[in-house]
Amino acid sequence: MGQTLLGGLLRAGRDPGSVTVVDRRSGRGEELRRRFGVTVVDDPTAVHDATTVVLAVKPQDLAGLLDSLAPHLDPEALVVSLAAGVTTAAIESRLAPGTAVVRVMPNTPSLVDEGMAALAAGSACSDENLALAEELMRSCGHAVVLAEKHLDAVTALSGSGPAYLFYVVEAMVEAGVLLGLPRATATELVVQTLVGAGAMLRETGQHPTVLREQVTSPAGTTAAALRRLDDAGVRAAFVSAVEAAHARSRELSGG
Ligand SMILES: NC(=O)C1=CN([C@@H]2O[C@H](COP(=O)(O)OP(=O)(O)OC[C@H]3O[C@@H](n4cnc5c(N)ncnc54)[C@H](O)[C@@H]3O)[C@@H](O)[C@H]2O)C=CC1
Ligand SMILES: O=C(O)[C@@H]1CCC=N1
Repeated sequence: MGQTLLGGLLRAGRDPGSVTVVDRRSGRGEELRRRFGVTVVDDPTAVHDATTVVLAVKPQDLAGLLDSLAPHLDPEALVVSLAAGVTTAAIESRLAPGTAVVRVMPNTPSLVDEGMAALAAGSACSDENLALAEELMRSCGHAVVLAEKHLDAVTALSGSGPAYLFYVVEAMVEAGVLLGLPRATATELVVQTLVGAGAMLRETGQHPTVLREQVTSPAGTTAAALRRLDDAGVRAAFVSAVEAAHARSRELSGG
């Protein structure tokens, strides 16, 4: 996720010379340096002259990382965390009092500048801090600011959401193969259908029910298929799946 955001920032015109990446994985530094032209170090004390610090480690690694950064962090620096389920209060508790923290839930389509990120401000975050974090996230897609209590729902919907849609694509491609289509053809048909349907939702602004009704001819193929989906409880399964992701996100954040 950190690399995805880095790519977006540079595509949006940020100077690679203004970015320092801290990564401890051996061999990784050379790859990032070659690919992005940024400075890569493995020493967290490098944050001492940073004005904005983005944290992109796994949630379970965040506390250790914050403890190693805290003594070196400029008290005026903005800290942006991408870690799922870690609250701004938990982050603030490991940093100097008054440190500006923004918690973000991004998603993987940021890789192609079609990301959807939700941001929540910590207790010491100014409007300028929040605007800066929003600008960072807009470099690879859309961004909304929400109250932090909504971030578990965001995680369940747009954070994990790409995986639900890839899962549907996998199932539809398998169905095409079952019906005798070559796998590559089935994949092209399904992927373009997903992209086209997404573009229709965005560009027409129509409700999905209206768009679905337009596809559904009386006594036709779509009605026959949708009836099977309803019989199998697919709509209810999606609701339960998102609820399960929400519950897991709350569990991870200790809520
Ligand atoms: N994958 C996804 O779709 C999403 C992930 N996130 C969040 O983004 C964060 C990163 O997730 P991924 O990119 O999937 O994980 P990842 O495991 O691919 O990347 C984490 C990176 O952090 C590095 N790292 C670990 N400890 C470090 C330390 N002390 N100092 C420097 N580098 C360190 C690792 O070497 C690795 O390169 C997580 O907190 C996750 O909750 C948020 C939204 C969506
Ligand atoms: O599966 C996860 O826990 C992370 C958070 C949202 C997407 N991936």
